[in-house]
Amino acid sequence: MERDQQVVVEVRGLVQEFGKRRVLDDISFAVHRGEILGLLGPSGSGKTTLVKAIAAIGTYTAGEVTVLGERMPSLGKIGRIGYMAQADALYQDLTGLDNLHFFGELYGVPKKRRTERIAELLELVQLTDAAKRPVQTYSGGMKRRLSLAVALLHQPELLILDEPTVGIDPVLRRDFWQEFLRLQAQGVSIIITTHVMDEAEHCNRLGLVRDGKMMALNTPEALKTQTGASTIEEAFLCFGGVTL
Ligand SMILES: Nc1ncnc2c1ncn2[C@@H]1O[C@H](COP(=O)(O)OP(=O)(O)OP(=O)(O)O)[C@@H](O)[C@H]1O
Repeated sequence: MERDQQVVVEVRGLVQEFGKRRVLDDISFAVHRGEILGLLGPSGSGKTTLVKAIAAIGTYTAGEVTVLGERMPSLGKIGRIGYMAQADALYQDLTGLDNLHFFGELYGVPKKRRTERIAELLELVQLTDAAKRPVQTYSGGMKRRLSLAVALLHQPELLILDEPTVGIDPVLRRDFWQEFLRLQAQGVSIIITTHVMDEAEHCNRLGLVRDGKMMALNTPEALKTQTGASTIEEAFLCFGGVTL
């Protein structure tokens, strides 16, 4: 399909070193329009460092990251990316509603549109009733839900989600995925890190990360066929991974 050929993210020879430690080691891949790319790997393998470099939150030592044709970090493109970090970046003293208005204003979403969009998103993440409570009274899962709403506020073309469903119950996780698939159908590209195997199966392609290297990158089906494995976890082990 022609639409799918449009490259939204291109990562070339990405290296990240912290002191003498190489945390990302020559990573290259592309993400296309309307594609969901999952990144799977054990704790400490470098997934967060990788997505931060793409979202222009983190720096990198060598290589290149291009988003929508511009080398990152690019201020012009940051507004077209929605980023949901692993640690929630929310104002604890403000209510959920005020957090959404604050970030919406920061992204430049006009007031009327912002108010409508916030109402839709509060419904989506099931926080309408808690919207007027300060965030410090929220549970971990509620904060994750609010963080997702913040990432979606400005209708980004690229969504980068770092373990978005941690602390989310299975029913809401299903709703989140319905939303991700709906966004994908609209042409949004999504990069998602996960430890959850049934989430990995929803991704168009999966990158298996270990020790800062991309061990394999392919569709879930192809990864299983290539290794003769019946599950993604087994396939990961075949590519030299350790238990996730
Ligand atoms: N700012 C930093 N300074 C030094 N080391 C860092 C820094 N950020 C990350 N690291 C190290 O880089 C490695 C990769 O970390 P990263 O958070 O990217 O892994 P991850 O795959 O996302 O792990 P998890 O699944 O637990 O979130 C880890 O060993 C971590 O300690």
